[in-house]
Amino acid sequence: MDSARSRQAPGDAPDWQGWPPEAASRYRDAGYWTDELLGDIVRRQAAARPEATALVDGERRWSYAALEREIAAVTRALHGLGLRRGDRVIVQLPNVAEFVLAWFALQRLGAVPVHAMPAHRRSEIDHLARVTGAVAYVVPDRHARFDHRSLAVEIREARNAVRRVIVVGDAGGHPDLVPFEALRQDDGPPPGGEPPDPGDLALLLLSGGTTGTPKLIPRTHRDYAYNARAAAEICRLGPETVYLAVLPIAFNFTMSCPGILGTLRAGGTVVLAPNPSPATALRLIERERVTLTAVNPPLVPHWLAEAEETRPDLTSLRVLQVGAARLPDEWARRIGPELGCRLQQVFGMAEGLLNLTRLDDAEEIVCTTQGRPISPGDEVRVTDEDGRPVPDGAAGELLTRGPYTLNGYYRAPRHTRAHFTEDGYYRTGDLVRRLPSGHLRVVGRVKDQINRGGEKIDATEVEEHLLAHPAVASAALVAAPDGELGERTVAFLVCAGPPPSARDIAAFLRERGVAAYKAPDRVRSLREMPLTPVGKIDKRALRALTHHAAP
Ligand SMILES: O=C(O)c1cccc(O)c1O
Repeated sequence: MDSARSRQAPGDAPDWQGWPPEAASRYRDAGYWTDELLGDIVRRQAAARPEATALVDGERRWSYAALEREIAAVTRALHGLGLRRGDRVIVQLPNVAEFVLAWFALQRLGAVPVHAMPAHRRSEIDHLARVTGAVAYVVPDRHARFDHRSLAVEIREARNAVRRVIVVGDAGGHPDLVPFEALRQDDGPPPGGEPPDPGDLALLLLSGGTTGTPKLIPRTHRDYAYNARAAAEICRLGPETVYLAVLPIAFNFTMSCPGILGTLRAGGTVVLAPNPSPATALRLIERERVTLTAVNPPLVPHWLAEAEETRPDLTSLRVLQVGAARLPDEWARRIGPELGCRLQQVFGMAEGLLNLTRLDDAEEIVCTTQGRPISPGDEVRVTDEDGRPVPDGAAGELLTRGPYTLNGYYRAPRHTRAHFTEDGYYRTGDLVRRLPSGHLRVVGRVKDQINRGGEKIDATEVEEHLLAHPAVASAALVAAPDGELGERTVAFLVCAGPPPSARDIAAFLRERGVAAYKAPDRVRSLREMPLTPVGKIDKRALRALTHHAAP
């Protein structure tokens, strides 16, 4: 059954929409979909190459055999805590080995990790807990000067469904918190229970969002395994691959493009970078003989500067992937000569469609496009405002469907209707030009989203928080061009009394439990909002104002 799945009472809307049966059989026949389960990736490599290094986190190292043992232990322990097939579990961890252990253990149980980001706070996590009905929440003790244990206790008190909180690090002897370390020691018999089906929901990713609250993206075992496999083939991964995870581990880019899953599937080694600092990453490349890694555009000039200054040995590095936001062509051209590796541009989305430049693409293509779809099964349309296809070379909205692109958001039927065509294409909201070769150039977007150096910010979500401020009568968040991040955020406010400062607004949002990266970089007050002829806030006029002198 691939068309719709539900764990709700009959008659209710399904939680999410799968592929139409005709498409599903096409994807199986073409060999895109197999019966591979995500939970078997490490098991298979542990049988083939038990002694090879699978995972490195600081001074801690795991062979495939050791990783397999610990995943089995954590699987048993989580089963013992009552987790079962279909249960949702919010996982909010930085780049630590425990993410990998917990993630694969959840896959084996058929439980569904919900990929929260370390920067998320009460507002985002509470929303995820409410929508998913999560039964457990996995957190670090502290990270980036934030105590996740107190947030977890708050969430547990607010959301009765969240029965277990598991803490990586110091659980502080708190009776309600389960130390992750204890799960690793479990040596009971393997748990029973139904194994997952390859068509089951395997994970929930977060979308950048465009309408107020983060939307959840359902990914299945077979589509996500295909995503990782197809990307790994294009990147020519094998047992000799050493992948460095620099960007957040929960990000789809880091997980499976080809990232952690692609590398482990190929029997390679995953190295976790504890932070995105260029000095840390370049030292790890040298020490671990890293062959592949991935960054976002704002990191590129910092990597180039650090490499120039400290001259680390980067001879092992074959490919540097750059994605999450548009890479300026000038930086693209410097990567090969200055880092001595090949650039691969990456334009993807947690919703599915992934575009990569190929390792044998001409230099000009690699430096000026964001790649082409990874699968022959990806269908791409570029359309004008009326939904009519535009010719190659003309700008239009990118629409797509295919073997690893969602057919609808999780528990969001209205949002799904707004973002899919009748014939099942996902409207990405990205404006692209397609070359005759199929390569895409990203030229802008039609959705109300801001890309702050790779952090996707939903303007509507932030505006709703701004409107809750007692002094604010009207609010609009827009992007201003920025040399470093590509875009920064500017909040335009109409206020009844004295307008709050950017700092006041940041404190107000923090108080409301909103992730810090969503606080506006600048706040400007207006006497009144410019309006379009139909009476909506004229964001184009506001964007034009951001080009003029800063206040
Ligand atoms: O934003 C991207 O470009 C991106 C790339 C790879 C994977 C993703 O999920 C992405 O959002």
